[in-house]
Amino acid sequence: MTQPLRIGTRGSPLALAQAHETRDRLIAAHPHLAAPGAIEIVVFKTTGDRILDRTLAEAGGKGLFTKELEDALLDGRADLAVHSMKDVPTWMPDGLEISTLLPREDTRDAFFSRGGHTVDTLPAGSVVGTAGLRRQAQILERRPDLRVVPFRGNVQSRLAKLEAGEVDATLLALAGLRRLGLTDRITAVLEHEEMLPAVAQGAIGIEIRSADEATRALLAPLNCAATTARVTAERALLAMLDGSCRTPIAGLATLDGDRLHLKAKVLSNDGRQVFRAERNGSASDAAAIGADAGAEIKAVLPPDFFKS
Ligand SMILES: NCc1[nH]cc(CCC(=O)O)c1CC(=O)O
Repeated sequence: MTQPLRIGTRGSPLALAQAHETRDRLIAAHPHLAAPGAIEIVVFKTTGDRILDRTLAEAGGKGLFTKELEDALLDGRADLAVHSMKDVPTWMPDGLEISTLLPREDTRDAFFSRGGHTVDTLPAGSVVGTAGLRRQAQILERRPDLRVVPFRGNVQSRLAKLEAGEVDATLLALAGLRRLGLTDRITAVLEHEEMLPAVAQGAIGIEIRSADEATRALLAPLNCAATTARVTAERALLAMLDGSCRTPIAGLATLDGDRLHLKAKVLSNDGRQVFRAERNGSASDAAAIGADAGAEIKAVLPPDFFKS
């Protein structure tokens, strides 16, 4: 008996769906991995799963959803870790790397409201629950008269809170809803002009030990080159802006053949200040395009903007 290939994941329904997608794609590429016991899915609880009563920024920022999985990779309790790339900090720990990006899902955000209201028709003073500053800032940019409150928990529990009347509306990534088969309750899908997504939204990344050539080789056929170019540009943007959960940053790269287009946006938490940049270039220059757009915005941000 050879050792099973161990897939490390969080235990939320979305994380498990992403781990199963990874397993299915591994089996499709390597049919021998369909044998019983060839792949094991191992669940780890992360700090982000434990802290449900505060916003992510208050809870302390980076690595909340990744640290425990990375520890498991480093000490050999898992061979690969499956992440929502949106939750992966810009800088990886020594000895680990994202080797693989699966084909990206829809990058838009979905809007949910009681009573079928859209962002534009919500009555003044309505309460919008959202976990992230990016959505808060962009909602307030468009509707400064709404009230935004912190809202945590997994997808199912957030929808239950909306139904129970804790908030009048909320937003969730369409990608996660698609993966969970929960799209039927969406009130409206927001286009990018209205709500620019988080960097890497909708992308699943697989992290391995850099020295683990066997796992790297198994994963190689699963990598999506287009997703890699897009996420590379967006994460380079984030790295240049020193992005953390404390700063509302949005960024989206799209591809037209080999041409990459990047839209970037940084906002104040209240949505009153908005800074944008756009860049075009060759997909092979993805990292430089992202860094360049980030530098343009950084150059015009007021001093201490990130600390405000
Ligand atoms: N921060 C939690 C998180 N991380 C990834 C997703 C959704 C799936 C994705 O964007 O890939 C979500 C939930 C949400 O924002 O609705």
